[in-house]
Amino acid sequence: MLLTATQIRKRFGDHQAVDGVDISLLEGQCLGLLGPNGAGKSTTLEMLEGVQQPDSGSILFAGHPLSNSYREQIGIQFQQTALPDYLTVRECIELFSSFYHQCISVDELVALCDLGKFIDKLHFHLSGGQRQRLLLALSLVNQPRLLFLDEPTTGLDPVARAQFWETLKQLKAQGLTMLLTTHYMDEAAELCDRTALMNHGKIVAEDTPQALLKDHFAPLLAELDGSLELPSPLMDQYRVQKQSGNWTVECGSADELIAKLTSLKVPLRGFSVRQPNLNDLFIKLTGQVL
Ligand SMILES: Nc1ncnc2c1ncn2[C@@H]1O[C@H](COP(=O)(O)OP(=O)(O)OP(=O)(O)O)[C@@H](O)[C@H]1O
Repeated sequence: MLLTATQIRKRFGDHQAVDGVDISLLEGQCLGLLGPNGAGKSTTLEMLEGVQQPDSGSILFAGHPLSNSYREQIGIQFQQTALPDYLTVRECIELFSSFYHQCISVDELVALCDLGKFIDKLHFHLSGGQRQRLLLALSLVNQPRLLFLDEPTTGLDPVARAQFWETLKQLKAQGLTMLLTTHYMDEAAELCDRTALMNHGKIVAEDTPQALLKDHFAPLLAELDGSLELPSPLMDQYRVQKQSGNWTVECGSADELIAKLTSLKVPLRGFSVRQPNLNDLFIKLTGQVL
C-alpha cells in the first residue's frame, strides 16, 4: 500500500469536518474523492498531503509515518497557487525546480504537460486551461510518486477538460499514483480506478465505479414524468425514487417494466431508459445532487 489513512478526523470549532475517514491507495492507482460542497474532501486531501494535521488517526506513506522527506516524494496541484508576477511559464518551472534536490528537465515537463505553445508567455497571460497545465507541471517538477489534485478541471471548458484528462491518463499509464477530488462524475468515471463518495465528513461508499453501480442498482434506470401517480403494486415491486422532478425506476428489463406499467394503466409519459451512473448513486446515498 502506498498511502494508508486510518480513522482520520478534523474538527474546526464545533464542526466535525472529517469524521473517521479510512483511505488505502495502492501504487499506480487513481482514487477519486467525490462529494457535495462542504463534504470534507479538501480537508481530507490536505491531511493526506501533510498540509494539515489530523486531530486523530494515522497516515502512513509506504508503511511509514509522514516525515520531512514526504514533501520530496509527493506533488500537489492546488486549486490556486500564488506565483510571483512577471515570470514566464519557463521561469515558474525553474523557480519551483530550485526547491527540490532532484528534478525532471523543463523539456520533459513541456512534453508531458503540452506547454510548448506558451512556455515563454507570462503566467498571468495564460487561459484557464493553460494555467491548469502550468499548475500540473509545477506539481510534477520533483517527479513525485504520488500526485494530489484538488478539483483539477473546475472552471475549464469541455475541450480543455478532455485535454487535461488525456494528460492525466498518460501520467497514470506511466505508473503515477493519484488522488483527486472532483465534483464531476464523468471525470471520476474517466480517470479513477476507485471512487470514494464523501458526505458530512464520512466516506459513505468506496469501490470501483462499476462495482459501486452494480452493488446499488439494477442494470437499468427508467425515468417517468414526476407528476404521474405511481400505484403501490409498482412501488412494492420496483425500487422507485424521485430525482430532479422525475421518477426513476430500477429494472432489469425495459420490456418487462413497460408491460407492468401498461397492465397497471400507468401512462408512459416521459418514459426513457438508461444505465445508472455515479451521479444517480450519489443522489441515492446522500439525497443530494452534486
Ligand atoms: N480552515 C477552516 N476553518 C474552519 N472551517 C473550515 C476550514 N476548512 C474547512 N472548513 C469547513 O469544513 C467543512 C469541510 O470543508 P472542505 O473544504 O473540506 O469541503 P469540500 O468537500 O472540499 O468542499 P468543496 O467541494 O466546496 O471544496 C466545511 O464546512 C468548511 O466550511
